[in-house]
Amino acid sequence: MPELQMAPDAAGGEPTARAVAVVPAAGRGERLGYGMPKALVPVRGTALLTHAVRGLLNAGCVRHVVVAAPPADVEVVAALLRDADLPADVVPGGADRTDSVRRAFEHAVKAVPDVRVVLVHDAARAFTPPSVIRAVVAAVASGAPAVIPVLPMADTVKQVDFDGTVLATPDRSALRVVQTPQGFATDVLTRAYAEAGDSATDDAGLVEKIGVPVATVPGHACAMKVTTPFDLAIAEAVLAGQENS
Ligand SMILES: Nc1ccn([C@@H]2O[C@H](COP(=O)(O)OP(=O)(O)OP(=O)(O)O)[C@@H](O)[C@H]2O)c(=O)n1
Ligand SMILES: C[C@](O)(CO)[C@H](O)COP(=O)(O)O
Repeated sequence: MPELQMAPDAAGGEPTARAVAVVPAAGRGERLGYGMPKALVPVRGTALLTHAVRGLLNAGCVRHVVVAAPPADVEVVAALLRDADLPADVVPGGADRTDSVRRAFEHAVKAVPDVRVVLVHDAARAFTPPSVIRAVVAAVASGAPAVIPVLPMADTVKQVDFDGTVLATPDRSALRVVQTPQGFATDVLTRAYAEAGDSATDDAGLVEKIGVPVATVPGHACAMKVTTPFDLAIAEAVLAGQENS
């Protein structure tokens, strides 16, 4: 299937290019403290990862999904997705998020050699609205080398030193909170992972290091990352609201 083949937009709007999605899901979820890998933690009875992969495939602009799973749980994760009728390749993740993305991305370019748009999407951001996923894919398909969804800062932010003493108050109007999916032209992400030579807390960080501009699109509150027990409670409530509406 040639990349950038057009698919009808699920909302009935403009056709959307179809991307390959890499889903880092190999984290331990230590801050959540649920006693199992975070990707397997249920939200209203369904694993976080299942919600995330379903959301990607239902967005209408993703043609293939590769999941990086906790190495000890590759079979469990593959069975979970199979049982949910969600087609995805599952590979063992790495020691940190960057390593997990690298492994899944390497698999993706072998599995879909003509891929031109790659999304990297945290399993932990399982409730990202389809409109955000489509906006990122559309921006990359239109020629942006790298695109990330962002939100403005709601709080004042301080820079502090090692003992917590305030050093400065950055101008928050120039700051953004960063979400996923992050979208990339395949050649750009390939070069970033080959040349940036480091870990980063997000994939756009590696692209910045090789000097490629990163564009932004509006993110969404529902694309929150489930990190703590409080976030899990919020996710349960948001999903309950969606199911009852
Ligand atoms: N070695 C790792 C670490 C993280 N991730 C993934 O990267 C995303 C963002 O990470 P985060 O939410 O911080 O998850 P954890 O690393 O599991 O969290 P914690 O630091 O609390 O253990 C998650 O979908 C997580 O599964 C990954 O694939 N491989
Ligand atoms: C990629 C990310 O979700 C963007 O906000 C985030 O950086 C991942 O967070 P982590 O806690 O560093 O894994």
